[in-house]
Amino acid sequence: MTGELSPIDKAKFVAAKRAAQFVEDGMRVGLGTGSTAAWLVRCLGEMVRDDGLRIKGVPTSTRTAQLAREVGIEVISLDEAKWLDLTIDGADEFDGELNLIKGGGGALLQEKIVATASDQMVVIADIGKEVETLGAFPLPVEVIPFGWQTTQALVEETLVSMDVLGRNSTLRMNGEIPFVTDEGNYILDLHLKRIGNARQMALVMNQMPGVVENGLFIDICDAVVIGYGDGRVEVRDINEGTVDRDKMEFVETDNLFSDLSD
Ligand SMILES: O=C[C@H](O)[C@H](O)[C@H](O)COP(=O)(O)O
Repeated sequence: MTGELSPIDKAKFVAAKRAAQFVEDGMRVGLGTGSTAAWLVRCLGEMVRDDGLRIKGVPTSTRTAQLAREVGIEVISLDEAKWLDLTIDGADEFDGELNLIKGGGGALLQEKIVATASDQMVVIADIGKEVETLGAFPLPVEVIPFGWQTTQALVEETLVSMDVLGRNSTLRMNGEIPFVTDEGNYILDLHLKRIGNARQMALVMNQMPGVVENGLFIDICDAVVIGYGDGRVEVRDINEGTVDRDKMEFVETDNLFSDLSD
């Protein structure tokens, strides 16, 4: 079961393993999407199997639902859960106020609905995801397929008046055809480079007809568990008033899953 991980995968793994400690018996837990969240699902599956942890998981994508079932986590829908104690998810970028860009894997819509329905959202990320200002990672915007080019033109026109460095956008592709989300929508990736006012950007994007949701998560995340390539983790909790940058811990990586498939 012991596998040699690259530093980046080790960072993701230790963040996920540390964040799994937030999960308590009986909780309803939102399960994020992506390579980091997949580690978390594996960790929780191990806790269910070996420690008798009883949780109900609400996945944020079909691929997370499949993985959760594979590792033995009871899966329920958000409407069955109604509310969640905790959501743990990855991110593409996080800043000093724990605002996020998400949706690199195309799951931002379900992720935002699930995170917003949770008492607490914890993000797991390797240190490479930390930025001073959001926007180097292209901002995913989910749009309905009907008239998507018109929506794209409107989005780009709107960007002209906003505090961003880049204004072009691209339709996310899956080979030769558009990438389609779990909800049957398309994704526009906005190459903004730097988002001066992320709060305003999130509001403006969602006002446009044709836009379903955007990947900016503002004031949703409560804590970030940051993994480092050498096995250290750091927990930054926004609810403690100041974000504590000095809480370094070390997570054992002796027993690693060798068959992560995300
Ligand atoms: O749509 C995907 C999600 O927002 C992911 O949580 C995000 O893209 C981070 O993914 P990863 O952990 O693979 O970097």
